[in-house]
Amino acid sequence: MNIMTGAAIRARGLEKRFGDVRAVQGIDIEVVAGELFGFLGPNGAGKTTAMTMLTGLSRPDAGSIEIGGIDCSKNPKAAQHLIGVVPDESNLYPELNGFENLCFSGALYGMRRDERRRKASELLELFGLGAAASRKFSGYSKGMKRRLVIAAAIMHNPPLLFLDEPTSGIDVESSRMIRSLLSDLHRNGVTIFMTTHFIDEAERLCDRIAFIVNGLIVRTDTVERLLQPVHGRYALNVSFSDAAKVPLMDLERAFPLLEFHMLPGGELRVESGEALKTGALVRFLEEAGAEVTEAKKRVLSLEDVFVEITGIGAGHMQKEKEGRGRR
Ligand SMILES: Nc1ncnc2c1ncn2[C@@H]1O[C@H](COP(=O)(O)OP(=O)(O)OP(=O)(O)O)[C@@H](O)[C@H]1O
Repeated sequence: MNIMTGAAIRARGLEKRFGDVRAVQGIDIEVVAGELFGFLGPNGAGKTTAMTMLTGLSRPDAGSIEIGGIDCSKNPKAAQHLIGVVPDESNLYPELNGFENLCFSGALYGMRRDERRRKASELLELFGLGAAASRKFSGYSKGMKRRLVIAAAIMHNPPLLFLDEPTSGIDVESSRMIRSLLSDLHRNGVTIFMTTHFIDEAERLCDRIAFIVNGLIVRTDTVERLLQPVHGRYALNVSFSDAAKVPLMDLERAFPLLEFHMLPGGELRVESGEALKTGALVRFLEEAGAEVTEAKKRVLSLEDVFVEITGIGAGHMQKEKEGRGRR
């Protein structure tokens, strides 16, 4: 793979409107060469709009973009050569087979015939599609299609790869393979910019993350720094048959090292710097007359940070996406 140095992406004041909708409202993005950068936000936040501008597929209403130090408005062709793009919808030919599709993508980037044939065979094996090489793309499963689209995007060895929701709406095995391939590319020095709505995926894969909501970036930071406030903290969410019976003041007196918050839906949220002992707490609540229907314990994660920073429930984000996938 070709490697970049310095700033791989530098975007300043990017804006895009669709009629009255301000899809992207003046955002700055800086991705350092070699980073795996995540762009995380709910449905309609502006991720795809921002990505289409960064990849030269649409023109910003305002702002500037440099890819590998090249000003995209002055030299779009040179910038295009440095990038591979994986859109959320397939951009390959249904009537061509896997091998032909990859060779065609290579040809678009001016690769020599023998070179593109060699590279296509290599990538088909790497992406677990060797046996499907001569099958028409139209007959591939969703997961196989997504894998081939990614393979096509890296045929010309771009040092910078953009992916829009690479693991959304596909089978678990293909998602796992894609995550592992992205980690390998990252280890080999390829810069990666990916949009996702899977918070745990972003936490596992990315070096840095930008949270985007309503066309604005609300926070950009390393995963390490984002996780600092919740590092080593535990949470317990308790549901009741009647939340009005929760004796909040008595709880605070009896368990002074724990933090208690009543959530809007009537759930009690307990937080602690040490592993929580659920038994004693549930016994105390039941003895006080608050019948517990469910108690879920977990380590705090990036999901909690996301909810704290954006005010958007992670579950809400997931549901919107799943709903869309079924349409
Ligand atoms: N071509 C378009 N015409 C009109 N409105 C658009 C167009 N593309 C996007 N929008 C609007 O711009 C806003 C941002 O959309 P965008 O697709 O960029 O969000 P997103 O974060 O990528 O969401 P998703 O995860 O659903 O793809 C939304 O309100 C959307 O309806």
